[in-house]
Amino acid sequence: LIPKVWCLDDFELARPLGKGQFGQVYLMRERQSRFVVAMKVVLKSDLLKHNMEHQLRREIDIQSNLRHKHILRLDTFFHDEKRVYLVLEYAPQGELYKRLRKMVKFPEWQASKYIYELATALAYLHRKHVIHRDIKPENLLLGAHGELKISDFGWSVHAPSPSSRRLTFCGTLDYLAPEMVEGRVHSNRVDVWSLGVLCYEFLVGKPPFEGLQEEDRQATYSRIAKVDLDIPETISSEARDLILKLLKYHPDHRLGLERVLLHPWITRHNGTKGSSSSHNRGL
Ligand SMILES: COc1ccc(/C=N/Nc2[nH]nc(C)c2C(=O)Nc2cccc(NC(C)=O)c2)cc1
Repeated sequence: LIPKVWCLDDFELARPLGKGQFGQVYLMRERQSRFVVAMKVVLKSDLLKHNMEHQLRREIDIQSNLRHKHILRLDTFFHDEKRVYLVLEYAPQGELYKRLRKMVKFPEWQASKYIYELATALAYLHRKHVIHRDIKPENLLLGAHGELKISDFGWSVHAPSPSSRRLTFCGTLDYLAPEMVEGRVHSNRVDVWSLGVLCYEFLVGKPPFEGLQEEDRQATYSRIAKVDLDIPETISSEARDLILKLLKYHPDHRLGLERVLLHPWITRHNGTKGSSSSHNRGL
């Protein structure tokens, strides 16, 4: 899609895909190239109502400059008097969240593959001084070959950013690092914490610090702050080892992403030569 001012008439509707947090998502086809895209449509009135226009601007700024196999591309955007339209990469296999709920939990090889793909994407983000801050199953999509794609950069920031200390996080607390829930200064290590939470959830079927009652934010908050973690015996010792090295209270004690990619539980399932192995694995 070469730079030009796009408008809705350049696209034709294929079918609705579903409802996102802030708007409807449609499968669209660009008329000239026949190129298939996912279009996220956000009402400006909704943005104003939730004071989210600055967050959408940041999402567009950050995501449109990223190019990585495991990060959903944002090709372009445009707006009319009522709506903002984001032209996004289409990931045919949809939300990982839905697949996790259906399968309850993933076999170790599958969880290891997703954590590997996530870690390579996060390493790329951190090299570009971007922190995602909202890594959770709802923000992960699956490409044509079942490969993971991080989407929804609504909470991402350029690090370091003291400014974002006062966050009104209305989403679930389950994936937030202690320094985030306690409103302290935070670094890109918050994404490493979330990786640990996801690794646990992929293998166990629920996040580690979930409050006993649904929506029991206080309980979740205190369990995160205490790193009150209970890893079931059914998990392999190598997976347990990695989870314990990611869910460390102190950000600097968490395993660096390069070390994650070299961890035995990761290399055992993902070939040892960096990302090239995923290209020539005949996917
Ligand atoms: C209802 O069954 C579905 C199966 C697969 C899809 C694929 N969606 N793929 C996407 N590529 N780029 C974007 C952005 C999306 C997207 O937002 N999808 C989406 C949005 C809201 C709900 C769902 N639901 C599911 C089940 O994935 C998908 C969407 C719906």
